[in-house]
Amino acid sequence: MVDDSQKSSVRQVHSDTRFPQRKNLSKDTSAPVLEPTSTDKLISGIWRQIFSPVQLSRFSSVMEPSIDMRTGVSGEVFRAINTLCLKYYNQCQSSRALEMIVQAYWIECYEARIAVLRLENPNLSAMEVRMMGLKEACAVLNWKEKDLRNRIAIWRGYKEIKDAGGWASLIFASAGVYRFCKYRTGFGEGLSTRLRHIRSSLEVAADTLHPEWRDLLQVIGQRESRQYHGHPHEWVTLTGSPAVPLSSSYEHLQLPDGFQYRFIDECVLDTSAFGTDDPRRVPELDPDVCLVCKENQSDQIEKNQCSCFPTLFGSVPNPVPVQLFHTSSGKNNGVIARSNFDRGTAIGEFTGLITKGIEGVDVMLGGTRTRTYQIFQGQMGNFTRFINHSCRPNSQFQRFYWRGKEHIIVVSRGVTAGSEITVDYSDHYWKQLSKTCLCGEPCCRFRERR
Ligand SMILES: C[S@@+](CC[C@H](N)C(=O)[O-])C[C@H]1O[C@@H](n2cnc3c(N)ncnc32)[C@H](O)[C@@H]1O
Repeated sequence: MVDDSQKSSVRQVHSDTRFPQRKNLSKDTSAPVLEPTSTDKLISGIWRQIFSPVQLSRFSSVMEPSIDMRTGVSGEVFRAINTLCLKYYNQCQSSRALEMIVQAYWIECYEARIAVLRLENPNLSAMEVRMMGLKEACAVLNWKEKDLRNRIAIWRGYKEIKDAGGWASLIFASAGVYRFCKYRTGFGEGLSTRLRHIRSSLEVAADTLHPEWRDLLQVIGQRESRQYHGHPHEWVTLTGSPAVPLSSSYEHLQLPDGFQYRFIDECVLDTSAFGTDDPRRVPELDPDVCLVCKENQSDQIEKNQCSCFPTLFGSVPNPVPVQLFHTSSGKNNGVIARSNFDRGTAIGEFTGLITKGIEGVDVMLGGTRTRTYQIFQGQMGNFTRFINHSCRPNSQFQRFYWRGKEHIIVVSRGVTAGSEITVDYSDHYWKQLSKTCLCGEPCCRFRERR
């Protein structure tokens, strides 16, 4: 509960007791939402796969050094890429990525081979040269020319996706990418612009969550080194340009030691303030029973029956599909959702140092009237530290009791992929802040400040 008797200099953020109601599908009478386009589905599939625990198996053998198209594609080199293509055609899911890499690269080799054949056969028409190239390929692939031409149309799609969104966009595209490229309904300027915009953000997520993904490119002899190291949120993503280190986005503050931040998944208890007695523990609560659903709570996944917030409590944790991004509205950094969060679902826990007695800086106030504590995110915490305020927020802070302990979590009120995650910091917080609100909402309460 929030204790208003706290010193007024504390910029405290409040949490709510009411959970946003989850949507009751049968009773939902709200206006119909636009159906996602095939491009939306392709992009959401890429993000879903990147934030999933998918294991990209290490690739042990590398491409024959003889398949190098940089010096022009001779008949021998072209035969080699065709053999490789055959090897990876229709493999199992873990090799799907390899198959698509080889096929997108095949298109590049094919175009380069056509260029060579054109030079060698100046008397042949463009069409005849293409037929010659197709014949060469079919001799190795043992396919009919018509079948190869149909497949080329799909492989061209893979190459277009790769050219705009980078290899990560193709490698993490889910099974739907085949149909997407086969029917080509989503291709056009819109697709490449959208992929170009998220290219570096995809690479931040892929490099930090699947550090070995670039090894797959060895199948076509490319050795790419990882660009983004460390924690996924140590990078601030930008639309259409490379992400920048988090610390560099606070250089304007001219902090003596620069911006230092430790990412933690769980709160850390300040033992100098509380000893080993965690103030979040509520002795009156039964640690085995959920206050909300009355079901059994257990840290042993097979025994747990509480599914109030399964992404946070009582299940295997997965990376949260959010990234830090540079806002264009002057708020510096913010948090962007990379997937939809349905109303009533948890986005993350507000983690930081559990302490007391901090003044003059942002803190989250927790506890009961008789025993309060603060969660301080000044030196450590998680992405919730970067969530901005909006007077019309799409999320809110909530208290939730897990195993007899209070946790402050961020719960969605309905967040769509690609939008900024926002909460209402409360009137009390803004009273202490001599800034103007930049949320841009017509209902903004703190636009004009005295
Ligand atoms: C918890 S931080 C949020 C992350 C912050 N934008 C950053 O880059 O580190 C809170 C601070 O962000 C800024 N902020 C958040 N929401 C804002 C808003 N709607 N308008 C103006 N500034 C905002 C204020 O400076 C506020 O004190």
